[in-house]
Amino acid sequence: MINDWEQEQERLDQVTEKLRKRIAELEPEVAGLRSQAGEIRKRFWEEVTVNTSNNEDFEETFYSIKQQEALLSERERSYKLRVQQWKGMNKLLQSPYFGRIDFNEDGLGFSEQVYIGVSSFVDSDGLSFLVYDWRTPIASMYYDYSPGEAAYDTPGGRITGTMELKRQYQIREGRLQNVIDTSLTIGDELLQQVLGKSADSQMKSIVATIQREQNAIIRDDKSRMLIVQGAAGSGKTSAALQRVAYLLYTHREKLKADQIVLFSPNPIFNSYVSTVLPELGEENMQQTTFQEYLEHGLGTELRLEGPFDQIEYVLTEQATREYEARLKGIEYKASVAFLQALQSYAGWLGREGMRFNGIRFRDGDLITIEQMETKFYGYDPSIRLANRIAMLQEWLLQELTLLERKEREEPWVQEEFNYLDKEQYAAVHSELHKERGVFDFAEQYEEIQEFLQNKRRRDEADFDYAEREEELLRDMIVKEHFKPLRRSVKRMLFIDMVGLYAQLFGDEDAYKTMTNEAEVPGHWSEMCEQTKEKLGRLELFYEDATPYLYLKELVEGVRTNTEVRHIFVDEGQDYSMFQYEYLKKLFPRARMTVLGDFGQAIFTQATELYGAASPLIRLYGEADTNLIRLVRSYRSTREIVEFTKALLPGGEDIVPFDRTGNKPRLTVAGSGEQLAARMIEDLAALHAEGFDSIAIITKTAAESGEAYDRLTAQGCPSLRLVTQKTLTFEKGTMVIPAYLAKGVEFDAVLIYDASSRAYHRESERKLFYTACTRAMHRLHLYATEEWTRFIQELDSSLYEADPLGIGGAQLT
Ligand SMILES: Nc1ncnc2c1ncn2[C@@H]1O[C@H](COP(=O)(O)OP(=O)(O)OP(=O)(O)O)[C@@H](O)[C@H]1O
Repeated sequence: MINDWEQEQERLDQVTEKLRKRIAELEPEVAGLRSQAGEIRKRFWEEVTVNTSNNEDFEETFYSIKQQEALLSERERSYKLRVQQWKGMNKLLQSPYFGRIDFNEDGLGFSEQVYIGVSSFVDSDGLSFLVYDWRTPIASMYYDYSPGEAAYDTPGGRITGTMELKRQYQIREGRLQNVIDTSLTIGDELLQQVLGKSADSQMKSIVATIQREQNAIIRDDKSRMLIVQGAAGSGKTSAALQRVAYLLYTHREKLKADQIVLFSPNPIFNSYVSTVLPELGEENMQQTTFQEYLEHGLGTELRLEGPFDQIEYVLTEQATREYEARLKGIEYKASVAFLQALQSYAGWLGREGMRFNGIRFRDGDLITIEQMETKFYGYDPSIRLANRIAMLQEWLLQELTLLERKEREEPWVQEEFNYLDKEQYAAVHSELHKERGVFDFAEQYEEIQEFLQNKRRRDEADFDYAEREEELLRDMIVKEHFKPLRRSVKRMLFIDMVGLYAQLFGDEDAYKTMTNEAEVPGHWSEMCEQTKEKLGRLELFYEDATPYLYLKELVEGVRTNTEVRHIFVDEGQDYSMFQYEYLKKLFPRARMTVLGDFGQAIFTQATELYGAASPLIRLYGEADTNLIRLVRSYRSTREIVEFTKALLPGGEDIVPFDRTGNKPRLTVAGSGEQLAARMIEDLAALHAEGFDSIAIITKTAAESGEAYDRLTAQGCPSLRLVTQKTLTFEKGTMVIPAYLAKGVEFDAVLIYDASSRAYHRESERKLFYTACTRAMHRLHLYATEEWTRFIQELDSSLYEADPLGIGGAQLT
């Protein structure tokens, strides 16, 4: 090994030297291209000859712009490519590789040393790979096999052979820190080290220690739908992000980062994962939350309740009268049954019941609802609803043109013209000239044409134009007034969408008629009342948002996005089937990767991901769906996983990674003040141990506020309160509601109130589990009264009762 070590250091020195050399070569090239592109951009308009005085010149201008554009984009492209190479090399310089396999391909009779790093590096001969990118086909063996027989797939077929050596390296600033020969798939020693580290404010890339089952997720290139059910901390999010990097690399010719969309559970999570791809030398995919997407679709017509307000309601309002009906509503409106009811409703609207908004102008009806209805139901009923709406829209725009022309003769126009004050007149006048002189290219073109054909003389035309000024100003006055009408027709505001949605929530018989006899759910009339009352205030419950948009698209036509090729849904258990159907429709050309954990389903509309019961499999059909299950949990110590897995029915399957630490600790105190004092002491002790990412997790936002106030009042230093408005994830000590801590992790977690008062209902079990599974190294739980039954049910060997328990630590 000593000998090997020297050889390895020698090779490392050689590779580092070559990298330095290559970077030095690339640098002037990168700088040169950058300044060239900048220069072209700056002088873009100097280089093109804008001349439109006659036909030929006009054409020449057009081509000259095109040419300049092509030149610029070509330079920008090669600049980007070079910069990417340059960045890759710089990254390699710190640590050129993390692994090596020696592979003896069948039939070749010699063994190749394959060094693996975050990007490829080819020697100056252009042939020998000094480093292979971890995403190359050959590198997959590093993750999939132990020494012995091994194979990998290439576009040309499967290559088999023998892996003779598998080695891991830790390299820092060009020096070897550690060399490990491994027989396991990926040596536990390195993983131990990685997992033992402190939490970070940003997620880390895991390329050096990807596990075999995670590799299958990362490299799945075939399925239309990939569903991953993985226990808390099993690396779902990590695998998803490395998968994005893999896809971008493998399909770099045709797939761009902005053709991939990741739906994340909340904005904090967005900030948490945003550095992984850049760290891997790739551009970030588009990141959004479903809420953001809904708001984008709804525009400003309606105010939308957020998903977290809905959770707060579900968690805190159980004592209210309308609670049960609202919960039933949340469930029903997320169901496929409701989706089908809406489809039937759209069919019914094709025959009757459409609701329009009339177009009014200056206190009068310009186009009435009745006119629209007659026109609409006069179209051939076999034409699709949305197409008939498009026809109606077209008709309305034509009507507006006719009406606009008529309107010019109305006395108010003359009046407005007379009252144009000097400034207004001057402004309109110059606007008119500018518009005609510079922007109205088409008109100039016409003029040139006519001029060339000797139809009229230019000076004559100019003279005409001056004469027509008043007329034009009057046209313009009317046009200005009609602009908002046109805009609203273009935005489909002539459809009374709110009315259409509200119309559904009438009496049971009407509902059945409109939806082709859909089954009416329980609590129907209360549900209707609640929905309509909210709509009356131009607000939407969160559970109504997706159905509302879905209906809108059934009526107005789908605004599909055909650019996007991959959709990633993280925390996929929290989406309803309705939402999945909607995503499928919106992104017809995208493949979908759904990652989630049914054990962490905190929304009422949760969807089971795995197993025969999963409705998600039906979305694209079994043949196009690949299901992967992850059961090894990497985040937390063995003790924490043993504790948390016992909280879940079916949790027996979860396998902890073998990293040990303290057992979760339970502390009871006589009063809230005593407890807070104890927490402050515990925080200080945890800090002293070197843990600097600590969360005090509460059940609700209200409880977070209370905890924050109490702890701060009792002198707790530098505490941060996280709310749904918090956009970035930072290190430190924070108070955070469980549902916002989804997907992120902390060195230590303190469960602020684990009493039966806080967590009791079965529906709260998963929220409690989610909160506890955020802890990497330490988990402390507190209560001032009886423990939640989820803890009482546990075997007492799974935790430690606080030896210094204040106020008698009774457990039952
Ligand atoms: N192969 C691996 N190598 C190193 N670390 C890993 C690996 N897999 C997972 N981890 C670590 O385990 C932790 C949990 O990973 P991640 O957040 O991806 O899990 P998750 O399944 O999305 O969790 P949850 O559902 O609980 O939010 C992270 O710190 C991650 O870096």
